[in-house]
Amino acid sequence: MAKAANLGFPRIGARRELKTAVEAHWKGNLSADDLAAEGARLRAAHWQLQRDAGIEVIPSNDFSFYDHVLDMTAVLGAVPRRFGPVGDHVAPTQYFAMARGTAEAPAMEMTKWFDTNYHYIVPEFEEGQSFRLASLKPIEDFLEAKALGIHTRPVLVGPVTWLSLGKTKAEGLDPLTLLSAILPIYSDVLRRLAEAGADWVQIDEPVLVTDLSDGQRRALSTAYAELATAGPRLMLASYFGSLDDNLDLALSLPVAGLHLDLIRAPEQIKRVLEAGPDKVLSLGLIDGRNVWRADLARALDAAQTAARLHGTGRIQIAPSCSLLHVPVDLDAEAGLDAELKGWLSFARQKLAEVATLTRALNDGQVAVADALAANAALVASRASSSRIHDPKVKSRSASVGPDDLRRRSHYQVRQRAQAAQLNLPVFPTTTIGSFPQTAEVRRARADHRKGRISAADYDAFLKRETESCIRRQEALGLDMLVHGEFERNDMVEYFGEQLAGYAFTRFGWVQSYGSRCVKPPLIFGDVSRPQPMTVEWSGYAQSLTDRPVKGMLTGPVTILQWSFVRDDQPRSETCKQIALAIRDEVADLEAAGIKAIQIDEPAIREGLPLRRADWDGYLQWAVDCFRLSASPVRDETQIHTHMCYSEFNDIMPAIARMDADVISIETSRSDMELLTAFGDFEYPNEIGPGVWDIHSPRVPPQEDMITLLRKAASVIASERLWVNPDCGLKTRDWAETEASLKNLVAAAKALRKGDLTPLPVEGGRHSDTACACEEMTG
Ligand SMILES: CN1c2c(nc(N)[nH]c2=O)NC[C@@H]1CNc1ccc(C(=O)N[C@@H](CCC(=O)N[C@@H](CCC(=O)N[C@@H](CCC(=O)O)C(=O)O)C(=O)O)C(=O)O)cc1
Ligand SMILES: N[C@@H](CCS)C(=O)O
Ligand SMILES: [Zn+2]
Repeated sequence: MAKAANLGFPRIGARRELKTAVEAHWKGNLSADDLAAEGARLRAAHWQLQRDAGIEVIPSNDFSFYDHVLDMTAVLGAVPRRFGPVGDHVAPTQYFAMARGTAEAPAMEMTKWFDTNYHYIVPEFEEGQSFRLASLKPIEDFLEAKALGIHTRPVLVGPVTWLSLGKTKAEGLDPLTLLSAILPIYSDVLRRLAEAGADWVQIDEPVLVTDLSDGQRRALSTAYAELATAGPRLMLASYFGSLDDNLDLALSLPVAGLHLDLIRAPEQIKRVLEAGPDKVLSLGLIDGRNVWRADLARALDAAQTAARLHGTGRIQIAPSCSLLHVPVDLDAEAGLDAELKGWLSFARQKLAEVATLTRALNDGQVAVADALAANAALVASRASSSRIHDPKVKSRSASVGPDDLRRRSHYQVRQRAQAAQLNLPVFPTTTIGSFPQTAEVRRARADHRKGRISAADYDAFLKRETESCIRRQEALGLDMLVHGEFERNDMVEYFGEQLAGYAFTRFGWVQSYGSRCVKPPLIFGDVSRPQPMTVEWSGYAQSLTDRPVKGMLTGPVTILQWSFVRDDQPRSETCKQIALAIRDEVADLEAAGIKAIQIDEPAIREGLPLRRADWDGYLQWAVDCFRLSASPVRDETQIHTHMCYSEFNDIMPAIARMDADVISIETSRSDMELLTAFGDFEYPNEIGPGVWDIHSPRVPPQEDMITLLRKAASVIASERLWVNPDCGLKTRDWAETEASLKNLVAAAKALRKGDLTPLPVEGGRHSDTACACEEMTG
């Protein structure tokens, strides 16, 4: 008989209970014991929910108080020295210190988990790195479930993925050379799990869907030759793409099971079945990365072929990857209309889909005839719905030509026109858009949503916040102002709420990092802009001041990347539709007298496909979409963009092709080292290298910023330099914001009349940390 399996369940809780508990603990309002109890309550509820849904292979150790990669780091005792010695086990204070930092020890880096919007804590390898078993969480969680009468399959991040995601702080240390040191600990954990009663363990090796080096291939062979003998049978999980050229390697590993992502790469099952491996195959047939109801007939077809060729008893049916990346329960969404709701499926519903498919395979379609018929009707209703298709949007998108992607004149011509219109000093100062989203701002929004304050009162509140923000910026002496983004819950959700073709949820939270969540809006149809989205706020802010106010938009690629997207047309087409909507907003902002418009694209690099061979195709349409959104304006109107993810070296030509008049980037942490990519490439337009690391509550002194700017001037001509923070200020408070901006303006003024001697950029810490808009300490 085939088995219904799951690879991981969202840990945050349907009402973000984990966030509430963890943040209360950080504030000192919940003891470590009470936090542990809340964790246990959530785990028990989630295991029970999965069992009730008909899942037979239920994961454990997928739960985490912060991040599962950090949990593996704790298991291996890889605690960087600055967090103190590793005792018998990594205690909660040490664990959270690693994630969030302390006054003495900066947090470990955080970056994106493959091509998702989930962030993991980057393992760090130091000089003389040693390891020891320092957390028994995988075993404890297994036993906890066992005590509840639930037999689980523990999940571990695999050794090659864990090492490959890590960063070495020791000159010349290749992380893969540490494999032999960590394998005994993995073996120990597996042995202990076997003793505790685990018969299977899921080992996640998503690196298997990336371009592997020879070293990684060797490491995989070495690792699994050793781990396969440790006790439990291993289900090696690949996901987020195709095994492709790594398929033979994966099949050669002596593991008992192999999980395949058949949503991202349905074609790979054919080659696997032809090879006839001596393994249990876990078929990832239900989309773990998106929220659409599965087409069960199609999935069943694939499952039946596999069962016929491989044997039903050696098949598991599963989501394509962990369900960490989708919201918990569609049933909570009372506000969604019935038709749309019928097209959707969140984590709980996806488990039901897995169970239905498995029963259909085992007992025949008649056993689940009603469920299959209902599914077929809903899938058909979505495919034929007139709500999805807007002929006007389609024909406008089809008529986009090369001229729509071009500004009217070359940058040098635009630059002169903009200088004449804006009349800014050298080293102009600005910020990236958002100002502190205080508890008061969030509360006012919640009050408005819950009907406790009227729309008029909410609007008046936001106008007061905006005016106060403008006055503060004037008093600080900033040259180009922003309205502050107080009206936004999130830089993507806010636009999703206003665009046609989009729906949004009330409780569709997905963990982004630690206790922080996002609520991605969902694109179900052709996207268009029924009315202006930001013009009122930018126009109001501009009416309050003589200084230029920068309009503030999120770019098409970032809106696409941070939404749940349609699966019935290419992402490039959806992105083009969003770009046209943003283009209209850009044109309206200009018509309303806005002289500079920033189109944020922090996710453009994150959207890069996992395989390098696919990069050029993606960058072509992604950059085209940015250009489409940015190009309706006159030469005088200055287009800014902002990116707070680093590592520009390998995509410099694409960044240059975006042709933004000004780009602001995150650089302060790397001591301007990241700027060298722009210097080496001879990037021609203006640049604002961030001089204030807004990750940190530290107020940077004026001298530090001057030093950074002098370093920047050694790479980029000073007349093309802007002075700004690394990213938006929404996670900071007003006191540190005003103190830091005071120093930033003073630094720019000092440079205007003072020492411009360039300072060389040295090999600063190279950073590709996550977006600076994340509060590392949050
Ligand atoms: C830049 N980043 C972003 C990413 N993706 C996005 N979609 N958006 C991003 O900005 N990916 C990469 C990074 C990830 N970084 C972050 C940074 C910060 C957060 C964060 O703070 N998340 C908040 C939720 C933000 C939000 O949506 N707020 C809403 C709702 C607030 C709320 O919970 N209200 C309560 C009541 C509150 C009260 O009464 O006081 C309620 O509704 O019940 C809003 O402001 O209206 C978080 O809390 O986790 C995320 C990613
Ligand atoms: N304008 C946005 C960009 C964040 S990446 C902000 O300032 O928050
Ligand atoms: Zn940013």
